[in-house]
Amino acid sequence: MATIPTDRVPDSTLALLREGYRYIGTRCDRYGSDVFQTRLLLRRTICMRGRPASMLFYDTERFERTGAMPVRVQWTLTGRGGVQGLDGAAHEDRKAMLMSLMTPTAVRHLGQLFDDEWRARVAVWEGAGPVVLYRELGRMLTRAVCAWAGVPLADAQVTRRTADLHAMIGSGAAIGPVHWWGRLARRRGERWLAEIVDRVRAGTLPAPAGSALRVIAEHSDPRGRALPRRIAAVELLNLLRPTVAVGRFIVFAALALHDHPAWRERVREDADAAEPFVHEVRRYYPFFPAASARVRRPFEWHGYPFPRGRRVLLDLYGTNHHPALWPEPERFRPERFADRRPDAYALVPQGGGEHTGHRCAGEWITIELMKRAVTNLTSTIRYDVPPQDLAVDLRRLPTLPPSGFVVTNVRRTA
Ligand code: HEM
Repeated sequence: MATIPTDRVPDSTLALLREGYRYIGTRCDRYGSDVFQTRLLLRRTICMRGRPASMLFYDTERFERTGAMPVRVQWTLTGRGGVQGLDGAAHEDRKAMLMSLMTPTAVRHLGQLFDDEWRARVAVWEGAGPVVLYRELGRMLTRAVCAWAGVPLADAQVTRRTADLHAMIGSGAAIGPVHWWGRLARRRGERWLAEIVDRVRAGTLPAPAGSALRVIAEHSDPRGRALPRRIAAVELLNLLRPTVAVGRFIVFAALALHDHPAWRERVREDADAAEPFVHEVRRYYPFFPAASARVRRPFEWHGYPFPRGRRVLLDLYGTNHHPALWPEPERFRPERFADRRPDAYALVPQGGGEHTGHRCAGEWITIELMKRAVTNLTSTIRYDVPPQDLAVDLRRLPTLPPSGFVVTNVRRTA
């Protein structure tokens, strides 16, 4: 049996935090291999990238998710007991519950709510001073997704809830106060939503039929048991938090429109151009660096041993930038998606494979919101982009232009 190329350092966690999105890719290039082994957070970990690796990673006979997610990520980003850490029949049931909320009508409804928020804010931006797009998007998406999910949200709560949802997203890989703030935000968020679930179950809060709140509050597992209130809250947060996170991709879309004015024109003139543009934004710009799983039962792949229980990371960013999959991977070229549907194992910003597996439940929502944002940015307003720090630092996890994308002199055009 061959030996997997191995990083000869006691632990690479600091290197990962220092190098960020390029950590796995740099080593794959160094070893001339799309698989290598290292130690992260003191655990032996196999890292891999590319399409064959992505197909392997989403084989549920070989990998499981129980115990795969680092604890610090569970305490902030994902929560404990949610769909991300389930396997087999338990995952199938929970995922089916979430996917039942993703009908084309429901996805469009959230898009319309986001458009309504956009229209309301444009009226405020006109004639106002500089607008920080990322900050505005956070509030707009929080309001839209709460309305969509049936979760009551008073105006006075919007700032606090948005800040908490942002904190959960930004604190998994952070150390020190930022991380602890994320943990607190998660605890507050779970408490808030668990109380709302209690009220729905007690019949004191009406939840619209078919809404996420109603579906999750009333869900029973295959053995007929309701979800514990905290788990119901975790699953509601699994919808609210990542919808707000789409604001990051929208900021990247605004950056891409700014850096590629020819595409701004193309998207404005041709409604069909928004989709390839959005796919390229999701491919090109960094969001989640990797997905993690554990080997379920031992097997051999390309002559390499994968022992039971070994943690495995799939490099999402590195797969989206793999030269064997993407000609000129470091160039932003939406044309690459103009006449083909994205390959489920090659374009993996939101995981790969089928949506019945662990692939992101909210991919269609993400695409819908991004398309609407791109249309709004090109067709409903004009604006200036003053000098600011728009650098995308690939060492920061998760990253974003430091300015949050500031626009000035916003004028309504439609
Ligand atoms: C900013 C856009 C988003 C990105 C970059 C993103 C990325 C991801 C990634 C990388 C995964 C893990 C895949 C894996 O473990 O193999 C995931 C899972 C998930 N995402 Fe998203 N996501 C986004 C938006 C959304 C939205 C809008 C929702 C819901 C409204 C959502 C809900 C979920 C859920 C529930 C899971 C867990 C699925 C499972 O374990 O079966 N995500 N997402």
